[in-house]
Amino acid sequence: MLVHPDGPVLAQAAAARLVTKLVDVLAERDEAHLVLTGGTIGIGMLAALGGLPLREAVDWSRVHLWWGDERFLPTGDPDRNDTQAVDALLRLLPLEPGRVHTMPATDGPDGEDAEAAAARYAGELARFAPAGADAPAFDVLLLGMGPDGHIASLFPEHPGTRETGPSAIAVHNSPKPPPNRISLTFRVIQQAREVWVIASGAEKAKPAALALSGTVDQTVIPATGAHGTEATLWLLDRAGAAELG
Ligand SMILES: O=C(O)[C@H](O)[C@@H](O)[C@H](O)[C@H](O)COP(=O)(O)O
Repeated sequence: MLVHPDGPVLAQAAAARLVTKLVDVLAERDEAHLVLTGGTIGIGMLAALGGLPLREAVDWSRVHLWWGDERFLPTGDPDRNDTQAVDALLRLLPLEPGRVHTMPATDGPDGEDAEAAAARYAGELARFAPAGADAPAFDVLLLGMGPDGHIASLFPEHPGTRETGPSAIAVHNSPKPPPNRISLTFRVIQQAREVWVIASGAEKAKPAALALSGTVDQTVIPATGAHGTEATLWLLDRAGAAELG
C-alpha cells in the first residue's frame, strides 16, 4: 500500500508508476494489456499522465486498452468512462485503434440490450485471450473504489458480485448513475497480473480499511475482491488511508 499526501499528488504518482510499469512490460513482451477505470481519481490519473512528458517513453501502439466497466450510454456521451478517458489522455497518444477495446454503447449493434452488449465484450476479451482462457491476463488493471466499496460496476449485494460465469456482464439498477452499465466480473479481474486500486478522499477511508482487513466478503465490500495474480497495489491519499490501522 502506498499513501500519498493528497489527490493531485496521488494522481501524478500513479501516472508516473504506470508509465514505468508499461515500459517494463513492453521490454519483456510484444504487447501490454491495460484496463482503465472511470471515476474522479481514475480520470484524474489519466489527465496527470497526459501532462507527463515521460509518457513518450511508452510505445503506445503496442498497448491494448480495455475498460473495467462502462456506463451504458450512447457513444460520445460525456458521462461515459471512455469519453472521459479520451478527453483526459487518449486523444494525445499514438494508440493503435484496433487495440482500443471500448465497451459497447447504446447506439452500437446491440442497441439498448445491455446483456447482448456485455456478451459482445466477452467475445472481444476472448479474441485476445491466451490459450485456455477467456480474457487476457491483464498486465495492470486499474480500479477506482466508491464510498460503498464498489469497484468497476460491482456494487455491494448486487447480483453481479455473485456472477462467476461470464467475463463481462450487464448491470441494472446501479446505485450510482446511470442505472445501466457493463462490468467485468470478479473472476476476470482476479486473473489480472496486477490490480491497482486508486482511491482518494475521506469518504473512501472506511471501505479501504474494511477491504484491506480481509474480514468482509467481496459481495458486501466488493473492493475486498480486488486482487491480482502477481500483485495487488493500493494507491491512496492520506484522507483515504485515515482509517487504516
Ligand atoms: O463508472 C464509474 O464510476 C467507475 O468506474 C467506478 O467504479 C468508479 O471508479 C468509482 O465509483 C470511484 O469513483 P470516484 O473516484 O468518482 O469516487
